[in-house]
Amino acid sequence: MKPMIEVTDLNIQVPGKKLFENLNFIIPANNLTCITGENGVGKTTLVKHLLQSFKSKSPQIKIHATRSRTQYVPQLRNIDDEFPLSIIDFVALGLHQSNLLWHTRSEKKLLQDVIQKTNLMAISKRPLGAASGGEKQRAFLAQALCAEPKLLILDESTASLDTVTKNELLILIRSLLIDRDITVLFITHDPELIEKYADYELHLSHLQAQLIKKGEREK
Ligand SMILES: Nc1ncnc2c1ncn2[C@@H]1O[C@H](COP(=O)(O)OP(=O)(O)OP(=O)(O)O)[C@@H](O)[C@H]1O
Repeated sequence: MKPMIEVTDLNIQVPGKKLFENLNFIIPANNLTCITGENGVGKTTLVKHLLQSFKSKSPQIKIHATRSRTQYVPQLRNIDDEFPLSIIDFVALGLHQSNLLWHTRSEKKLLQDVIQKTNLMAISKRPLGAASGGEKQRAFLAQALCAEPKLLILDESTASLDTVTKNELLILIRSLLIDRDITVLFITHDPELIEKYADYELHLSHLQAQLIKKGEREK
């Protein structure tokens, strides 16, 4: 099993309480792992520690991807309905910053590929503020994909979506594992999605984490 993340003897505390003690786990590369656990157990805090480790160089956390190839998609973003940005311009913000004021031919191609893959072609010129919840989630995902991530972390990205839309999003995310050799970490409370789409579940409980292998999936 090729690891994407290796956590060794990690302790995490927030003011006034200890969340995790001596965490030891591996997140396998090129798989979809759901992070689960009760409200307040520390799922988001753990993910924040993983992201901060690029800066802090914590010896307890080893991530086999660079910071720029690690993308975090938060659950909620306050985007004003009147915000004057089209979906395609919002997605393009995810492209790596070059020194040029314009997009290169390869960047334009990547942007078009991502817009197509996330099924945003028909609505790419619309204002982001006017998009539905499912369309916005696809736009957030598309923006993250523009950075060509090796590790994609999704924080409850399906929480506000209906059954059909959340299944569509997960089918799309699973197809990325194959096409783009991506490892996905997905914080969720949704047992149906875990059952249908996860390769592994990292279950968090008081002070502890346990990696559980789920059913074999087609890759
Ligand atoms: N900076 C902080 N100061 C104090 N307490 C904090 C801080 N950050 C997180 N906490 C607390 O740590 C606990 C874990 O929070 P976290 O958001 O990681 O949980 P979670 O598992 O992601 O929850 P949920 O499922 O509700 O999103 C909570 O009790 C939270 O209030």
